Amino acid sequence: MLPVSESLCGESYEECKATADWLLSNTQVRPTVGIVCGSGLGGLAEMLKDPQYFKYCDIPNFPKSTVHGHAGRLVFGTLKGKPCVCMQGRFHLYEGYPIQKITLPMRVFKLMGVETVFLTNAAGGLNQDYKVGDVMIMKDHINMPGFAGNNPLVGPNDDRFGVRFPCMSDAYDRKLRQMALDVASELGYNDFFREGVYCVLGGPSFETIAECRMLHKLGADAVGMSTAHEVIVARHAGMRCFALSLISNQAVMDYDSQEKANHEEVLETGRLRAEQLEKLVTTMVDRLEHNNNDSS
Ligand SMILES: O=P(O)(O)O[C@H]1O[C@H](CO)[C@@H](O)[C@H]1O
Ligand code: HPA
Repeated sequence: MLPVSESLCGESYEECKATADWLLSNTQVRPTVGIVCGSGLGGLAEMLKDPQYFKYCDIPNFPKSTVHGHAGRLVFGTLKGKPCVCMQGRFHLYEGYPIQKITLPMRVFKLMGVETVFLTNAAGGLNQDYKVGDVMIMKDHINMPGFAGNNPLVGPNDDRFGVRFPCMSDAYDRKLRQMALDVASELGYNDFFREGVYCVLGGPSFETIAECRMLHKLGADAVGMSTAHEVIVARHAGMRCFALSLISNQAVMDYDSQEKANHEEVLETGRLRAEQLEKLVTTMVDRLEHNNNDSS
C-alpha cells in the first residue's frame, strides 16, 4: 500500500477514496457513466435528469476551474435512465496544476463506480480536409508532453488503480467508436463526422505555423490541450474511453493566412454544434450495456 505521504500531488488512493466517499455520501446517484465536457461544450451536463451540482471549490481535494467556458462543477444525475457524473469543466496543464492533479477526477470516477468515460474537447483542425464545425471521433492520441516525461502516471504506481506499464494501443474503445459512427449515420451527421488522431500540447499559447505543420506531418489530425492525460489515467484504472473533438478552428498552416486562433471562436463553435453533440452522446449512453468488458 502506498502511504499518503508518497502521493505527489494529492492523487493517492487514499485521497481519491476520501473524495469519492465524500461525494457518494452527498448524493444518491451511483454513477456508471462519466462525462467530461470540453471548452464551450458544458451544455451536455444540462442533459442530466434530476441534477445535483457540486462546485469544484466545495469538493475535498479537487482543483479549481480557471478557464472561461468551463463552469467548474460536478453534476450527478441520470441520462436516459443511466446514473451519470459529469465534469462541467475540466483542468488543463497550463492552469499550473501538476499533471497528476488535473487527472485526479478520473480516479475519483473509478472509485465511485464509473465504468465508461465520455470525453469531449475543442481542438484545432490540422487535417486539411477538416472544416470548422466537424466532429472528430478520437481513434488515438499523441501525448506530446509525455515525450518529455510529463505523463500523469509518473510517480509511485499504486497497483490498486492499475499496472505500472499500461497498454495504450487500445485507449479509445473500438466498439464505442463503431457505435458512434452508427449513431452519427442514423442521425444524419455523416457530413461532419470524422475519425482521427488528436495531439495534446501543454498550451496555453496556440501553436505557431511551423508547429502546426510539424504536428500534421507527424500524423495528427487535430491539436488541443487536454483529454489525452485524462484518458491515460482512465485506461490505467480500467475504464472504457470514448472521446470526441469538435473542430472549433482551423490550425493556421500557411504564412499567407490572416487567420488567428482565439478562445472566443472556440467557444462560439461549441455553441453551434452543442445540440448535435448532446444528441449523439445521449443516444450512445442510451445504448450502453452495463458491463465493463474491454471490447477493443
Ligand atoms: O480541451 P478543451 O478543454 O476543450 O479546451 C480547448 O480549448 C482551449 C483553447 O481555446 C484549450 O484549453 C483547449 O484544450
Ligand atoms: N490549438 C490548441 N488547442 C485548441 C485549439 C488549437 O487550435 N483550438 C481549440 N483548442
